[in-house]
Amino acid sequence: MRLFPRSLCAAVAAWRECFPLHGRDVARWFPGHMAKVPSFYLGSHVTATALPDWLAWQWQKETLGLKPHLLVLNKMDLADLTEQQKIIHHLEGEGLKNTIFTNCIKDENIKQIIPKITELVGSSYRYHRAENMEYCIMVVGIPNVGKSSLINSLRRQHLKTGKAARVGGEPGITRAVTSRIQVSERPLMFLLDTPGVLAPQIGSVETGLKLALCGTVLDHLVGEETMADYLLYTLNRHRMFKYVQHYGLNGASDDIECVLKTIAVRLRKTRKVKVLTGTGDVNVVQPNYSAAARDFLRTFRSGLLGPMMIDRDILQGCLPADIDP
Ligand SMILES: Nc1nc2c(ncn2[C@@H]2O[C@H](COP(=O)(O)OP(=O)(O)OP(=O)(O)O)[C@@H](O)[C@H]2O)c(=O)[nH]1
Repeated sequence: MRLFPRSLCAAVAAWRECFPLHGRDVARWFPGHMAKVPSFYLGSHVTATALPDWLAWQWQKETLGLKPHLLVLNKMDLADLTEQQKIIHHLEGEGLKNTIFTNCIKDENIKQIIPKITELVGSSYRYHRAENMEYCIMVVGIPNVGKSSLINSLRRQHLKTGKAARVGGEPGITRAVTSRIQVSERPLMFLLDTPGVLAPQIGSVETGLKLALCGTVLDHLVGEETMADYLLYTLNRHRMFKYVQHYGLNGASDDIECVLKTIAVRLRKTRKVKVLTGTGDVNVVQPNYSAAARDFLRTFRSGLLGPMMIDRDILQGCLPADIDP
């Protein structure tokens, strides 16, 4: 069990046990192009911060079953990997036997990818064509997980050359399947970058909120303040209280209005609002809640509030094979 300083949570009577989900229309958060299904795969790719269960993994599994595939869990620097063995065990239970954790910013574990792909293709009778020594790999995954970064990172490692795929901090940067991009000379390997895809239907509103927290959807479509509230709820549930110190709050809180107000004041994010009074208009300075929410989300996504495993609940009761209960 993780311990946390008593003083941090003394001010809070009780954490919220659940997040209010009613009245939210998850279908409107995700643009149509993300539901399109490509016709073939080889590489697959999701963020390490959350497990692929909530991506309606079944949908991908059906197609993946036809081709050799490798699951790349990127952004490992942002994920809490203290239960890495449980994660691997859980994924193996889902039929995902080949998994690599990566960090494309620091090129961590990137060198393992090409040998693994070569081994997988070599051991697959259907795709092992002795007369054709070229490999063509498709990178598939949810938006904004670092598919383009992975291609650039592979090129840095194997070709010592610069970037070929456009990278950006928002989802939807890659809009169409690119032409083949070379990532290795020996073996000769090409990758196809693809726009982010999601299951045609998002399982639940909470699933949508988790995806949104990982930056899979443009924040304003869900609402920055709603997302900031879900982030606060999640941080408190995971007993991650770095936000208190980071923003100089008096203590941990489950009240998003109070937290955003303090952030706005500390960061001097205020705005002038016209208020109609009996004697005319008066300009009033108010905390800018949206700007504070944006800063809160950005800080979390840059890892400053600590590494997180959003789907920790899924791992409960999932023990690696070599650990006795
Ligand atoms: N912390 C961290 N950030 C990363 C990592 N890999 C990529 N990023 C960042 O994640 C953001 C999205 O990266 P992209 O490579 O554009 O992601 P994508 O999956 O191609 O995005 P779409 O084309 O929108 O689907 C960028 O700001 C990257 O710098 C990583 O391993 N760790």
